[in-house]
Amino acid sequence: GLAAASSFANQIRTPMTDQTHRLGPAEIQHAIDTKTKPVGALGRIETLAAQIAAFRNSLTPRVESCILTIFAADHGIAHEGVSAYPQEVTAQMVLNFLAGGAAANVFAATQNVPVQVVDAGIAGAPIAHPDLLSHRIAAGSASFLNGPAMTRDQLANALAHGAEIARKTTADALAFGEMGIANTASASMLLHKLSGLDLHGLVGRGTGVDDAALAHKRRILEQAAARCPQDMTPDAILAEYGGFEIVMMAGAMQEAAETGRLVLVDGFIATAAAAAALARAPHIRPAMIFCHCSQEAGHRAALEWLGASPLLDLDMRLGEGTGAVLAWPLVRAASAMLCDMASFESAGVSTG
Ligand SMILES: Cc1cc2ncn([C@H]3O[C@H](COP(=O)(O)O)[C@@H](O)[C@H]3O)c2cc1C
Ligand SMILES: O=C(O)c1cccnc1
Repeated sequence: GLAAASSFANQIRTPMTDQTHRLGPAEIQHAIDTKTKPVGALGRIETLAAQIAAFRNSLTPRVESCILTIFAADHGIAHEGVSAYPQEVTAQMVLNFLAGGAAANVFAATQNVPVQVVDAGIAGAPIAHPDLLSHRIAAGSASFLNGPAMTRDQLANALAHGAEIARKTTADALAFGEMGIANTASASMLLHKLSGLDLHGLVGRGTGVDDAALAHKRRILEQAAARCPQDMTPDAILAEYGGFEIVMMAGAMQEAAETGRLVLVDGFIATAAAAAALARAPHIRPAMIFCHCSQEAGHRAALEWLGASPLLDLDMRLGEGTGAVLAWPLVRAASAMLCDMASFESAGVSTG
């Protein structure tokens, strides 16, 4: 299928190296240090290049194509007054994505990054549009205030749909974005239960709630957190507090990583999905590139807990995959540095 085609494409683009040999950090660093530049002069691009080389087990890891997938779903918790916008904005923004008018579309267009949009569980009647990928688990998740957001069957279903989407997305890097009114509430709960970090610091203004609404959001989420013990399995946490777009992203991230593709993690909500995916499958960490630090309160703490250094810090707080798309040229540059830059030896430049 398409996954096989993608790995074949990688093989014909990348000079075959001895597949039984695992490149070590020293070997990778040597390749970087012998490029025609002072040692360390490309800073974080070098760190990124080393990560990509290790993940792809290649000193010439071609990374040329990227596709942004925006996962959209609605949340029962939206009816508790935790967002500054009404639930119908989710479906309205999905139509905007399909028409090419959202921030994620216009940023992606500047990089020639195709955008695909997934209905993971938008409220109301299904949206009929030829370009919308329908993976609806339900017409929105249940409110997690007094009970679980979804059943275990719905969880398994959403994870499997995510994996299927990733398998069918043929690109060297998969960028992950989301849309779902009230999903910062879900992301805060997931990160709190996964990390044990203090809930208060993980709850932020999302779309921009005022001080009174932020205090209300914190009370609602404290009540929801008290319903369940702190030590739950990742799947129990996802079923209790997840949203369908976040769970589907987690499933897609794992599959993308396991099929050799880089995972470009966007903001606060995508980071919650990444944290869940890592809790379920810690071995996928080398695939993950944390693209930016959102202004959403709690993102910095969550990234620190994950040991991640985000590439960009632009005071953005939007989601949709906007931060992931902005970081994509840096990922391409890191790959190009390894693949195309001359060495001191090949260019006849004197070493220091
Ligand atoms: C017009 C509009 C476009 C958006 N694009 C992303 N989000 C972002 O805001 C939502 C999360 O914030 P909260 O938890 O406060 O609802 C998500 O849908 C997220 O992607 C948007 C929000 C709005 C209003
Ligand atoms: O960082 C994000 O993903 C984010 C922050 C605020 C609102 N929506 C998304």
